[in-house]
This record gives sequence, structure tokens and C-alpha cells, in this order.
Amino acid sequence: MQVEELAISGVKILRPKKHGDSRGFFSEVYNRHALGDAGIDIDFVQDNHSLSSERGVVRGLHYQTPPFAQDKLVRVIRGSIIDVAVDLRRSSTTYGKHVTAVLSADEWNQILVPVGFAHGFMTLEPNTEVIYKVSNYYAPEHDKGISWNDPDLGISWPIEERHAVLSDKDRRQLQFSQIVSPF
Ligand SMILES: Cc1cn([C@H]2C[C@H](O)[C@@H](COP(=O)(O)OP(=O)(O)O[C@H]3O[C@H](C)C(=O)[C@H](O)[C@H]3O)O2)c(=O)[nH]c1=O
Repeated sequence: MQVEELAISGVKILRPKKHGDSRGFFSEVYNRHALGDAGIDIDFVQDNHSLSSERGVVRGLHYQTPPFAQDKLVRVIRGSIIDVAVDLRRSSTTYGKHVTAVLSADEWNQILVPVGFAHGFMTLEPNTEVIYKVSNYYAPEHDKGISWNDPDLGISWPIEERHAVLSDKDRRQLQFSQIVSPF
């Protein structure tokens, strides 16, 4: 498995091996030992799967507060997304900064977003399916968010606001300046 560190410490791009043959392919998309060899020792407890039917669907920017904070290991099995992680670690030199990565079924890449980050993505194609492991259970009362297009975050999304598709919840998220990070 290939591992690439992104510009903010802790956020990594993983690319598991794909074994192709005349039938198709086989890939170990999660292997705890392989992650351990890459210095990643996380006990994932829940698998999530979302389908977004349109291009321009935004889910995020979300995080769960302790004691239900989540590490996330995200991959795309159909379509593609631009994935975003915002550093909410108050002592970090990159507090409030973000990294982005294009994840796609074609690239077969994954992103590891550790506890301490807000996470979200925008779909780049219709019918995009995202699968991800989280290291803590869903806890609605601990589910928090930041507005996806907060100018203070400076995230340059590839699809303009008027064409973005969001949940009512995500249309009402707080601005970055309004949150008190618990990390
Ligand atoms: C996250 C979650 C949601 N739900 C239920 C709650 C709602 O009835 C429905 C949709 O939830 P929500 O609108 O929060 O789903 P997303 O907007 O895709 O949220 C995700 O968006 C970004 C990408 C994230 O990083 C998080 O994993 C997660 O917050 O699924 C559950 O039953 N379990 C769960 O773990």
C-alpha cells in the first residue's frame, strides 16, 4: 500500500494495491496490519456508505466532539469527490488551514482524516458513492459542523455556490469564527 503525507500533519493519502486479471480485480481495501506498518493504529468501529445522486453535492464540514470524536478513512467506489479536511487542533500551527484531495474510483485512493479535523466533500460526478470507516460511533448530540463555504476557511470548491446541493442542516452550519474547537 502506498502512503503519502499531505501538507497538514496526520492527514494521509493511502493507495491499496489492485490485483487485476481477466475477471476484473481484487484489492485489500482495509488491512489493519498494513496500516500499522504505515504507523496508523486506529480501531475503526463503524462503516458508512453514502450515495450522492448529483454532481455538486456537499456533505460537511462535520466533526464529532469528544468523547465521540472520529478518525475517518474515506474512499470512493463510484464517481469522484474533492475531499477537504480542516485542522481544528487549537495548538496546531495549521489551525484553521485545510488540505484537499480528489478521491475517485478510478484512482482507488483513500484519505485518512484524524480526530481533530472537520471533514467534508463535494461530488464531482452524479451517482458518487463514498464508503468510510470511523473510529467512533455516531453520536448526533456530538455531531457539529462548520459552513462549507466560509470565506475565512478559503476553500476553493470547483462548483459555484448556486449549483451546490446541500442538506438543510449544512445550509445552517456555523461560521468558523463562531465555533470553539474541542480539540
Ligand atoms: C453520519 C451519520 C448519519 N446517520 C443518519 C442521520 C441522518 O438521518 C442521515 C444523514 O445524516 P447526515 O446528513 O449527517 O449525513 P452526511 O451529511 O453524509 O454526514 C457525513 O458527512 C461528512 C462527509 C462526514 O464526514 C461525516 O461522516 C458525516 O457527518 O444518516 C447515521 O445514522 N449514522 C451516521 O454515522
